[in-house]
Amino acid sequence: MIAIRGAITVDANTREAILQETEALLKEILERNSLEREEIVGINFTATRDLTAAYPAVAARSLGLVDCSLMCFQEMHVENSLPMCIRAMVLVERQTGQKSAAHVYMKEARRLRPDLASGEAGAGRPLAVAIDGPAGAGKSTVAKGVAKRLGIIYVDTGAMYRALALHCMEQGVDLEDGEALAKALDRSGIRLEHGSDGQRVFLGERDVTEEIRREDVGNNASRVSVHPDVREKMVEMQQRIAGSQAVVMDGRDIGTHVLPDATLKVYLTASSLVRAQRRHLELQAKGMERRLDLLVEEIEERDRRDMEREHAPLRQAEDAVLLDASDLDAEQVVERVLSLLERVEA
Ligand SMILES: O=C(O)C(=O)C[C@]1(C(=O)O)C=C[C@@H](O)C=C1
Repeated sequence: MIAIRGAITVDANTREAILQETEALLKEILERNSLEREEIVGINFTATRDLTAAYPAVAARSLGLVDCSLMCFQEMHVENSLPMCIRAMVLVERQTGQKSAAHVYMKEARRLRPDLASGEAGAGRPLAVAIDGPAGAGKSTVAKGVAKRLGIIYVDTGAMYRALALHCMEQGVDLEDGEALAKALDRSGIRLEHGSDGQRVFLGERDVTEEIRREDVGNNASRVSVHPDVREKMVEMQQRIAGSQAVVMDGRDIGTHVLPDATLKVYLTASSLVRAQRRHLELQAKGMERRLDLLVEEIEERDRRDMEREHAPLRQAEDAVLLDASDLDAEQVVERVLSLLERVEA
């Protein structure tokens, strides 16, 4: 269970103002913590004694929060305290630890907890698990598994590049023109949404989750991702996503570059032989036969390229935990990551 705090001020003691501001506060709490309505067990509201025109609980119900317990109280009156203020404490059935709560203070209520507003000492910073490592170590399977168990979003950075590639292909943007690609990214409306059936990828209002898996889109995604202008913008987007909600993110430079303040950083690796064997099996399943020793060579060559490239080189962050998955299956790795997280949160 975690408890998420929030507060907002109201301009007038009217029903309309109280309901409107309460709704704004709750929406922000839901969004910043990527809350599903079913996760909310209860909400306690307080209002300062000058607010008498409506119960804030009414606003919660109008947002569809009908199954949780709601209760409104009067905030104790303290001389010279902030007037016209509504406070909320949202109780959430989640095992992510209290540090993962993103508390929300809006309008004049930001003054109540300046420590949270400025993000000092990690207070209120959403939980972030960064998983880096070489190709074929099982990062995305593990990242998905961890996100599912924690009930938070998996930021598939690869899917974001694929969505950009699809957008540019459809808009006829030159895939070699970094500047044009970066501009296209600004207009693309790429969004990741965390639904009950896993993560969905959107271009504006259009769900492109399946389409971006096309092979031509995948090939073009690696073309667009080499441009530094594009990478820079993408990293900013990824940082914004992680700044407002709890995430698991995987890649090559998440712990070193994208989320240097992540709650937990894991460097997931496996021997080149084990990674080659996995690739061998994957190819066999597609009816393709490749020599194992050549696959080992290819993987080692790719590691070298990833580590030596100028942009986003693969490197273990100093504060990352090294996890060698050579003798573990995906489920065991997920368990290890969850127990590492419990330890950093304790
Ligand atoms: O967080 C707030 O809303 C505050 O006003 C701060 C504070 C506190 O000092 O911790 C004070 C009164 C509230 O009842 C809850 C918390």
